[in-house]
Amino acid sequence: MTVATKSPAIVHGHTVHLRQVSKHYGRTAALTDIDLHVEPGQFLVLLGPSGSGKSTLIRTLAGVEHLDRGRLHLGGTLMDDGRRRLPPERRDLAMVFQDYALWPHLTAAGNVDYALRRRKLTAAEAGRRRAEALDRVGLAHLAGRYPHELSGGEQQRVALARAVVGNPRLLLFDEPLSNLDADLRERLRVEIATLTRQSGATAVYITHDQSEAFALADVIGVLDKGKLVQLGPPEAIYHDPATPFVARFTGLSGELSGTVDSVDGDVVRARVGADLIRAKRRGAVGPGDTVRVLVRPAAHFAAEVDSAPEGTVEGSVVDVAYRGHGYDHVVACGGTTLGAVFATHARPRGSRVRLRIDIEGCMAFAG
Ligand SMILES: Nc1ncnc2c1ncn2[C@@H]1O[C@H](COP(=O)(O)OP(=O)(O)OP(=O)(O)O)[C@@H](O)[C@H]1O
Repeated sequence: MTVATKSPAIVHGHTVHLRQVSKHYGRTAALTDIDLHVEPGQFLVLLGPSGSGKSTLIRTLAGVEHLDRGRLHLGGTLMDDGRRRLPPERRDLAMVFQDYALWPHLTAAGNVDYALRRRKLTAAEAGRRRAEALDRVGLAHLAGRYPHELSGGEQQRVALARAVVGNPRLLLFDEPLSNLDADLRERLRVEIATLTRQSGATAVYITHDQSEAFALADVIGVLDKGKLVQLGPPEAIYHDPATPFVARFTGLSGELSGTVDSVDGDVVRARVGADLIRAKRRGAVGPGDTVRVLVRPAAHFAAEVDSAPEGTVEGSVVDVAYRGHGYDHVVACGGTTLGAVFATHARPRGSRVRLRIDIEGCMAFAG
């Protein structure tokens, strides 16, 4: 799979190319037949649930895991074909870890210097680069502190400075924000995006958090049980998920069971209880077939309650949550519930309502 998207101004990143890559641990297939192509300077986010193979894939790129089968090229150079492989230090990459992985006996400055040890720089040049890297992550004033004297967010900034100081062609991120609280996570996410794009490196970032993936990525690769099930820009993953798994993993309000009334090109009219809604057709379905209608958070309250216009379903409010800018409702309808029904005014629990479901956020899969 390959996707073309926007690139940063100065690109010096590796092309990342995997062809039919597989990896087993004993009898567990961690990766199966992965085909993947990332252009220089692109930011790829690998998204998938626990155990889907994200870490194995990123560790394979880093060179700390080896392929069983297939070929991995970085920057056009063969790194691993299951027999021959280049060690991590010859791949021109740097990695940022969930647990920061700083040397405890080195200061922030010492940790950053460590990444330059093989670069044969003069002391003055190394010092200049270190100061610039620490400055870029806003830590110039804490250069002399040891990791245990820094907060989690500050430690991750040191790790970030250490990763970019050598100007590598590939930056690998292994869930770097998951140990931080929500507010800091958001700030550091923006810093990672900015720093990475300024550096011109190609980036591969793993997460199981879909909102983080959508916020960061030029391209998202969705992994399910060791297989790459979809690769594309965030907008395509959201609006045109290849499978129900991708749709479920990237944010649904809920799922309705229906029966196909009619099909017109890519539009399905499905009967849900006594109501008729319209959904985008996904796969081969025809009149009379049972469908699962997967609904993005695209439902809102209709003015009508007593009439039943097409595109609406009847329901009753089971929960209301205040979100600051308005209210998220959970609504029982069609024998199930739809969550994240947003309105600026709260509807009381138990009230009878009618939801209008936007076809853009509504996908009918067979089954
Ligand atoms: N060293 C290992 N030995 C045996 N099995 C392993 C090893 N590492 C990973 N696995 C298995 O390979 C599969 C993929 O694991 P991997 O760690 O790549 O998934 P992941 O998507 O990164 O999960 P998580 O989000 O929990 O880190 C899982 O079934 C896992 O149990």
